[in-house]
Amino acid sequence: MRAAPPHGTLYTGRVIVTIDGVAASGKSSVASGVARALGVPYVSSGLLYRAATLLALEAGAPLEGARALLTHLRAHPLRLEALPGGNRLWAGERELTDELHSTRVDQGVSAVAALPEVRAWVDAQLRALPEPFVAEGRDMGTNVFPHADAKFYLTASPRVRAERRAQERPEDVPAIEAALIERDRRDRVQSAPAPDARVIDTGPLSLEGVIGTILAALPARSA
Ligand SMILES: Nc1ncnc2c1ncn2[C@@H]1O[C@H](COP(=O)(O)OP(=O)(O)O)[C@@H](O)[C@H]1O
Ligand SMILES: Nc1ccn([C@@H]2O[C@H](COP(=O)(O)OP(=O)(O)O)[C@@H](O)[C@H]2O)c(=O)n1
Repeated sequence: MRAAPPHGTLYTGRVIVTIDGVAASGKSSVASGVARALGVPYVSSGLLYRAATLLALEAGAPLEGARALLTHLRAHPLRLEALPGGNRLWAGERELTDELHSTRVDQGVSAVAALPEVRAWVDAQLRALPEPFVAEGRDMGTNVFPHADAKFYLTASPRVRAERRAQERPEDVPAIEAALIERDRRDRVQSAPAPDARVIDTGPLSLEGVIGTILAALPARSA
């Protein structure tokens, strides 16, 4: 591993950093911090799965029915806006972002994400993005960007993750913890760390500590 780039170094060219991990392990907050330090966008793949789920729920389409879902997605094309401060998700002129982290989307999204057709739809959108960027999700370093320059995988105990997420959801910590464990179980197939990913237990670290650990581990690049 070579020296880390100074914070604020603008990465150029074909550089992708992947940050995968279990539910509520800090992926989007960490990806946002790393991307800002590098001066590149970050993309949150989970938002596309969440948006597909929200549209299916609103349409009353069965979450396990790929054909109806994809027909609906083709009729309502989604757009992921990779802003440095946070990703936004649009369906035409309607912004869905604030509706994507509801409990009902949390509960339905794993069924939608299990559909191979939906995964192919998400993967195609991600692979069409202009590099460089930081990508976060479950399978960024394994399936979508196996050639990424640097790969990370975030973990933390279910209790730690539930306590963090309790700041963002109406349910209490035990209910959130049970739901996270169940979602991890349902997402297990696509959530294995890449063999070349660095695994970081975020439990004992602050958000800034996780971001700093990743920045320090990145291979040096010319600005
Ligand atoms: N050490 C830490 N590492 C990562 N996230 C942390 C940490 N401490 C607190 N958090 C908080 O945990 C919450 C969940 O993080 P988030 O980025 O939404 O995770 P994910 O994208 O994996 O679901 C956020 O409120 C984030 O600020
Ligand atoms: N690369 C990805 C990203 C998300 N997902 C699915 O999308 C859901 C929501 O992902 P997310 O990253 O927004 O979820 P959190 O970890 O933020 O709670 C996950 O529970 C998975 O079912 C996936 O299958 N593959």
